[in-house]
Amino acid sequence: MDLKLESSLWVGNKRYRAVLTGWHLKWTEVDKKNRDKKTVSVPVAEVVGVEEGRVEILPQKSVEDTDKDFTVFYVKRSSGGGSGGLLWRLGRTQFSCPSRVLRDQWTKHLRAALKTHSPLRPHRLLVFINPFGGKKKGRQIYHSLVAPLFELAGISSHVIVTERANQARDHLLKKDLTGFDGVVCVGGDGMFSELLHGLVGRTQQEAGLCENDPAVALQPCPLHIGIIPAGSTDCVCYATVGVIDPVTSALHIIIGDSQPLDVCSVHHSSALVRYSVSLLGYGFYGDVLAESEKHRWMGPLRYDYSGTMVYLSNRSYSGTVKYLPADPLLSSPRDKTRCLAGCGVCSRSTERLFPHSSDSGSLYSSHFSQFSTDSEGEWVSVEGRFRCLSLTCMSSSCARSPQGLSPSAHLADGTGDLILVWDTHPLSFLKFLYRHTSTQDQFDLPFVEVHRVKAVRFSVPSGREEQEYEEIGGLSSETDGEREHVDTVSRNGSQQHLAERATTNEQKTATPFLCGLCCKKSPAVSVWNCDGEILPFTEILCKIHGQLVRLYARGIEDRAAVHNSQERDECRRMCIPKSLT
Ligand SMILES: Nc1ncnc2c1ncn2[C@@H]1O[C@H](COP(=O)(O)OP(=O)(O)OP(=O)(O)O)[C@@H](O)[C@H]1O
Ligand SMILES: CCCCCCCCCCCCC/C=C/[C@@H](O)[C@H](CO)NC(=O)CCCCC
Ligand SMILES: [Ca+2]
Repeated sequence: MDLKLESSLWVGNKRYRAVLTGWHLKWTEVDKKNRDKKTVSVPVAEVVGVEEGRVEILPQKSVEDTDKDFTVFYVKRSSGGGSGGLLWRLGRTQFSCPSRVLRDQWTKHLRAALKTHSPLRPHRLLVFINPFGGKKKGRQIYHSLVAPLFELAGISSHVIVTERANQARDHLLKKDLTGFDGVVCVGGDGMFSELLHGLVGRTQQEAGLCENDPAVALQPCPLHIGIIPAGSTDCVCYATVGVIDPVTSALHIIIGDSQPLDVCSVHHSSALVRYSVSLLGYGFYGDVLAESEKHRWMGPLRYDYSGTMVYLSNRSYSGTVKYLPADPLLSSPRDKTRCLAGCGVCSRSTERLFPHSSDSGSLYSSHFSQFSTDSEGEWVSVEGRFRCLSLTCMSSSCARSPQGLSPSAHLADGTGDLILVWDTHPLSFLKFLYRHTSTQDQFDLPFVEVHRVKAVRFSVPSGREEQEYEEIGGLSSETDGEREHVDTVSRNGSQQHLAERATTNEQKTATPFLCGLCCKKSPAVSVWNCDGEILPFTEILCKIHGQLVRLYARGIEDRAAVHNSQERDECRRMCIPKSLT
């Protein structure tokens, strides 16, 4: 079918010239003197649905079944959305045709264009709702904001409201998933993590691959993951969409957007422990999580309370970090760029990670040659006392930290950013933490290092791993952070790093910080925070798997680059009840 269609249509009492080309639906008002006015242009890929008659879906679906009218629903960008990405809303325009024949031609052509230009649009979704995540509004959010949109887009969904932790993960590992195009969670990072573990595990089982071996190239998951944010931090949603907004996320799912995501596998003693995408954190972030688990009843506020308590407890930990640097010619965590929708670094990584993707026989085989635990020659090793260590596969931006842990990290480049924060004076550490909340460079501090890496190993001084992690509330009993740089490869500027660190060492005094809080001996080891879960091991090996999963998202849209030419009059904002915002 030739998808091009052009005719004169009415919107309200105004006449428009409407054109459907392969990629866009455009309509331009024609005034009495036949001069063209402003054009509204909607990419076909962003059309949500086409209905016969005059249709509204909110607050309730109503259809006026007239035989010369049709209604188009589409994505409309709104200026809200804070400092991150753009909010998406449902736009709606009702067109009137001179005849029923022309109306049927328009609806038929539009539906055919949708099929051609949006191959990844889901038809059937498996949805898991965590009724207890975040502010406990998951069910409400899904039924009032998301389900009507899925219905409009002709998506059928099988909804499971979870009754226990890990139900979603276990379902994905064991149950029949035939017929589903994607899996959606309504919840926070913990729910996303359940879907991640279920889908990655299932895919490897079916491919006969061993997840325990860090040298194995894991098989990317065939099903897409959608996230309807309803948690406390919602970091994965924020960092891949740019806003925490259920309607925006639902629209990304409906139009079948596709964003690959790097995943880090965490191993201990030759066994897989967990997967991580947003934060693998030891020291401060591990302690905050351990403390916050005791205050779950506080809801999202538990992190602020625990963050303050842990900060005041003024801890640092010894350890050895080894890392396998990524190719510095490809990108750098300090290059001041941002991974935005259509990111060139990530697109080029797709070609590097899957060079023969059109040749199904050799698909993904390149992964096997990428990593070897024996290639110790390339590893860099550092040891000393740290305030915190973090490894993140993406920026990990969230409402608390709009730029994230590593503002220039990439979602899908096959690398992670390793952030080493050496022991320092409490006020210097506060400065580092505070910079996460602003646009100031948190890496431009003498006690902070950031490296783009492919793998990381962490170990503690012998004899310490077995020591139990005690309750928070004490000062470090050890004094200054004696640390040593034992790089096994020479790096530019390492001399300068050493000098800077020496100064930092002197700056740090053994003077107790806020003596009132030194009620207990500080533990010798911290715990690992793995995307909000405490790991049961201290000594770990981590490997980044490039683009292992795909999300219904497109990365953060650059406000400046998106010119929204859609007309305002006919576009209606979805009405969101205040109680859900
Ligand atoms: N029905 C349930 N009962 C108890 N726990 C559940 C249930 N369903 C899911 N969970 C668990 O609850 C944990 C937290 O949920 P979720 O991630 O949705 O919210 P959150 O912790 O408030 O948000 P965030 O992870 O963004 O901080 C998840 O790790 C998940 O395994
Ligand atoms: C003086 C102001 C100091 C403010 C410091 C702000 C620093 C914020 C950095 C936030 C980084 C979030 C990384 C994402 C972590 C998630 O996978 C995880 C699960 O949801 N959340 C936490 O562990 C919750 C962790 C919360 C840590 C505070
Ligand atoms: Ca990455």
